Amino acid sequence: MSLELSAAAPAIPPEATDGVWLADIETGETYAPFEEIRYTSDEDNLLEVRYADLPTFEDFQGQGRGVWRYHAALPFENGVSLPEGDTPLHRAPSIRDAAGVRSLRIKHEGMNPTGSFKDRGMTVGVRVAKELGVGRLACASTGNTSAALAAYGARGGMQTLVLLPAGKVAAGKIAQAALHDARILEVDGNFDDCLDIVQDLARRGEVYLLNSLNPFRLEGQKTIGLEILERFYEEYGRFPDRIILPVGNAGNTSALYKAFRELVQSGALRPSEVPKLTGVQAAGAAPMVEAVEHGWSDIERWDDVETRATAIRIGNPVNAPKALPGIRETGGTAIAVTDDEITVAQRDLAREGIGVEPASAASVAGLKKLRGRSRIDSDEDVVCLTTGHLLKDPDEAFKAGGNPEPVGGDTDAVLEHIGAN
Ligand SMILES: Cc1ncc(COP(=O)(O)O)c(C=O)c1O
Ligand SMILES: N[C@@H](CCOP(=O)(O)O)C(=O)O
Repeated sequence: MSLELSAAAPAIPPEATDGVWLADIETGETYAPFEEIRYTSDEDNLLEVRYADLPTFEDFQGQGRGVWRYHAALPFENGVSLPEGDTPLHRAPSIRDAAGVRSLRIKHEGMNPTGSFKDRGMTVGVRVAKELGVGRLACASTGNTSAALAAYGARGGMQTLVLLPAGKVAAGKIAQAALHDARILEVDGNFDDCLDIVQDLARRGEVYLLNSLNPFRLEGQKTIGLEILERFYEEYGRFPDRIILPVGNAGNTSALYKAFRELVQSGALRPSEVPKLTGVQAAGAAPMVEAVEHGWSDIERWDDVETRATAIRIGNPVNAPKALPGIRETGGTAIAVTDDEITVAQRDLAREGIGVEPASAASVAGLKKLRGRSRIDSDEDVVCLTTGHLLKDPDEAFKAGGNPEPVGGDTDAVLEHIGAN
């Protein structure tokens, strides 16, 4: 397997354009990046973007904030931007104390322009789509990818088509896709079925696919990891021991691991400084956890998946062959949490003022569970990723929170209701 943490610099193949090329992650076969549209290799393996020049932290200095600060780690200097990235790294003292870890930060990706981390991938992905001169952008989605695709497609002046599992996408996300003028197809099937269809449409040349199977999407998402390392180091003078993240299609796990591997290859980071990537899935959709527990190099697809955290209701994480080495090589792990544990964590975050959608809270639920089982040490510095904003899923927020109380329309009625004298 070629996805190891090593300091070996890649040799530049003849297919490279401006020092950028695509490589099959299994065989190393190389391809030109922008001459033809391809998402996988001839052997149908995953592709990743490779670079002749790998970044160091010095390359990021003085480059502004947000995703494009990290252009030294990306295929272009700028993209179709709203802008994105530069999200907060909140303290959460009550959760830190309850979990009993040395430090805890919450990287709140819900603060991106469309309310999720997908924007980081889309700013790069839509830029590449323009480079390739494609007409129609498309994705399968549990909601957030469709919201981001619709917004970035609109910004780039391109048509967008989104395939959603009927009845399984949170209201806020559909509203976003609708208002940004995506053509929305509600498919009689789950997310994995939608992705099968959209891959088929892409193979037939009908659409340009912008799910995380597209290796350029993951380049933008690498910047989550770069931002965490830079900010954490600025404050603590060290890197975090562990990053805990919700896992669906396993794009972020793959992207963060790639960001860290590239820093190791450039000599900017020692292998021992790479945070342990720790994935959390909902118990009703946990093929990655199953694969980690069994030491498999790929997942077995789950055909029946169910969870309140609809964003991670995914049974066939397409990036598993990239993400599993990331968890293994960094010394991380994976765990499944119940929907009730997710809701408790969502409330815990809300009490710290951090409003997230259910899937996001899985990271904090995972932290609590792993600490409870002593699989995370008390002296660890931990960052939990929260991936989407509370307003994405208002129905679940209502269910997790308190109920509005009807009251008469005058001050006396209000005073009486709240029990004031
Ligand atoms: C809010 C939210 N959290 C987590 C995930 C999972 O991320 P990934 O697919 O990168 O594992 C998704 C989508 O997949 C999401 O929309
Ligand atoms: N949660 C995702 C599922 C698709 O993930 P992607 O990263 O492969 O686009 C969504 O929001 O649709």
